Amino acid sequence: MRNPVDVLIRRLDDEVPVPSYGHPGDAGADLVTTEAAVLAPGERAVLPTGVSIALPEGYAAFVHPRSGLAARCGVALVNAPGTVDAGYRGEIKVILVNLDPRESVRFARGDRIAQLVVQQVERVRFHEVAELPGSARAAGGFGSTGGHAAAGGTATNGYASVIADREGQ
Ligand SMILES: O=c1ccn([C@H]2C[C@H](O)[C@@H](COP(=O)(O)OP(=O)(O)OP(=O)(O)O)O2)c(=O)[nH]1
Repeated sequence: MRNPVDVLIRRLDDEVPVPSYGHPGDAGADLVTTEAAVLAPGERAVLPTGVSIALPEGYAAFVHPRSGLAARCGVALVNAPGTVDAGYRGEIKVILVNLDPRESVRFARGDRIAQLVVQQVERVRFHEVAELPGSARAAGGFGSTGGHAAAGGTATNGYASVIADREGQ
């Protein structure tokens, strides 16, 4: 197993735990909210986590949704995944949205609302060219492998259809 990367962290709220991994092998460390909030259906909020970090150069941290919250309550991140730059020293915030069409969702201070995944990232140098080298995909995108026949509209029954995207069609 690789050694963990050392990351400096400042707690802006004494009661907030240092983010930790739930299990060995987990990719994300949990982030909590320091503010209580109620989100009505369709409503969003920017919630503070009470922590700021200093990542080593060449790393970034990504604020990812928690699948349990998504599946149970329809809560998503508007900007998923949120990008925390290595040079950012401000408080990490989480931009939540309640996608449930009917139920409000309530967060108490200290609730886990997202997870932080730290990764190495490359910086690239862009070299402008007149033509790009060929590839198998070439310029095919957005459903070019087949399917999403109804992506541009709806089928006659009024529902968008993914039938043509099923295997073998
Ligand atoms: O979910 C997020 C996403 C970003 N940030 C912080 C860290 C990041 O380094 C900074 C800026 O984010 P980003 O670059 O995504 O935002 P922008 O709208 O492009 O702002 P800027 O013009 O400051 O780059 O905001 C968060 O706290 N939470």
